[in-house]
Amino acid sequence: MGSASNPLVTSSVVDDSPLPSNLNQDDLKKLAAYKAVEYVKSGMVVGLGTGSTAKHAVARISELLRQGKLRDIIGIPTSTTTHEQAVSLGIPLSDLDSHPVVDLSIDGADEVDPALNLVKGRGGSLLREKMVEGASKKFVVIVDESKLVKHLGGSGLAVPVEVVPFCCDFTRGKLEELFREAGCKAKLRVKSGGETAAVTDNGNFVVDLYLERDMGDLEAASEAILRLPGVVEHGMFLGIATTLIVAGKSGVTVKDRFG
Ligand SMILES: O=C[C@H](O)[C@H](O)[C@H](O)COP(=O)(O)O
Repeated sequence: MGSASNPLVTSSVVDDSPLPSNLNQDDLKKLAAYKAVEYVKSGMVVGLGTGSTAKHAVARISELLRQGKLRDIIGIPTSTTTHEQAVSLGIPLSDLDSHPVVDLSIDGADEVDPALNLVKGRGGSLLREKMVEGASKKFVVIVDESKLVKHLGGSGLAVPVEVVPFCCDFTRGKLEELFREAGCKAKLRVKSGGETAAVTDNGNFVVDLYLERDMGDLEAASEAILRLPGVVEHGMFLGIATTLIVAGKSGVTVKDRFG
């Protein structure tokens, strides 16, 4: 069955029996994560995502390893936080230098559009995530239904851009200028409760782009951002996700992207 919104995406309802109404958002995240871990097979190199959804997948992989239902998994963490979680759970780890091809990655997202383009990085881990997930043969995105948007930036929350600390206000201004027609406000991310800049795992800062309107051609927007000196990477993941698992009150849905 083809998706009404995008011919490259097929949709299949895995389990459309209504879920208990008392499930909260974290329960839905866990459902999506557990479904994704069914794709993990013994012997795989697995990209381990970051965030409140991905952490359920990491925990589930460790549980299956302990039970002997999975063997010989090598995890590639996408952040220091996930590295610490995986170490604490005893998952063997490596990196892209030693394992440049990843069989499967599982990660959450902040926004997902109908073509399975994503916004990621509201937790600050976009660069390592894009490196690991871009090197993956299969990238399964796991979300609860609140993350689905008609167009990227459409949730009204930020599209993050990782920038070098040097003259970050200059880069912030250039980013705002780039998307002026989309009503962009670019803000340097600060630590919660503080006034100092939030620092990524790579020692960089993050500029959050808040857009009032659709930014238009995503590939063109991506290229324009990456052309700015001072920008390291942005949180739009275009054409990288191969599979989307969405958990909602009405069930769990899997979508695959072809092409
Ligand atoms: O930097 C953070 C990552 O991109 C997360 O995967 C993303 O923010 C989604 O996180 P959560 O599952 O906590 O909503």
